[in-house]
Amino acid sequence: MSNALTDERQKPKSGAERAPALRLLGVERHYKEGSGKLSILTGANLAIYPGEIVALVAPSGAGKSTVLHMAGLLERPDGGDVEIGGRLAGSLGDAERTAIRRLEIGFVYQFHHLLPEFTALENVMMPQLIRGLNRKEAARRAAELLAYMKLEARVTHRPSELSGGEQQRVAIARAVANAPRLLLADEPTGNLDPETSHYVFEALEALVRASGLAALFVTHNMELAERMDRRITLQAGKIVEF
Ligand SMILES: Nc1ncnc2c1ncn2[C@@H]1O[C@H](COP(=O)(O)OP(=O)(O)OP(=O)(O)O)[C@@H](O)[C@H]1O
Repeated sequence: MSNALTDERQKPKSGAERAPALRLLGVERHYKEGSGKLSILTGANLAIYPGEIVALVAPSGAGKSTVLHMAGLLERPDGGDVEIGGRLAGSLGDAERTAIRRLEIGFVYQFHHLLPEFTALENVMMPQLIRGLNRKEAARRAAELLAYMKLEARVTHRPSELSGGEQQRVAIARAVANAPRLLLADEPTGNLDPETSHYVFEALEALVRASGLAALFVTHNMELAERMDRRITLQAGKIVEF
């Protein structure tokens, strides 16, 4: 297994040591709607363990992105709390939340959001440089991750010179560049044809298994969801397994 994947912090643990990477604890989220309120999450509970991929499948508007925003500490819940790696985020200040988001959580979206002026290698180096790693070390780790994604022949390509599936694999490599404990993916294969989407998922799955990451993966693709460890959905603002 590649060194790029063996960060002490994310090694899978067993037995009593195995603590959830992410917990949602009675999370509530309400939006204003006219003079009333629209309740999207009404006490959502969830635990995802290291090395586990969980599919979130629910109809449009059910609150999937809201769950990811809460889990990713992008917004604060109106009730309940979010725990990342054993720390409750509710009592933390914005700076501490930003640090957790940057170092412990990776995000992948439907559109890759790669920086167009930079090569695949530089895109994967970027989060590491922002973290303060030196260029040489960042380049070494970026090259390892891209090789893991079977993109060793594409490291000097810019995003416009890559296929959709290749762009998403670079985006995944970038999302895990800082060895996060949690990967949040919002329809990362939603834009790809079925074959490419399976190929991208395979790369992601291998990465999760090898690194002990925990992944929450929003998808509309039931066939893909069937390949994940667990499937969850939203019913009346609560998370249920199916
Ligand atoms: N900032 C906001 N203000 C008001 N309403 C919002 C806000 N953000 C989301 N909503 C509403 O909350 C509901 C859930 O939104 P969310 O984006 O989480 O759904 P989703 O399940 O991800 O949908 P989709 O599959 O269409 O992306 C929607 O009805 C949406 O209109």
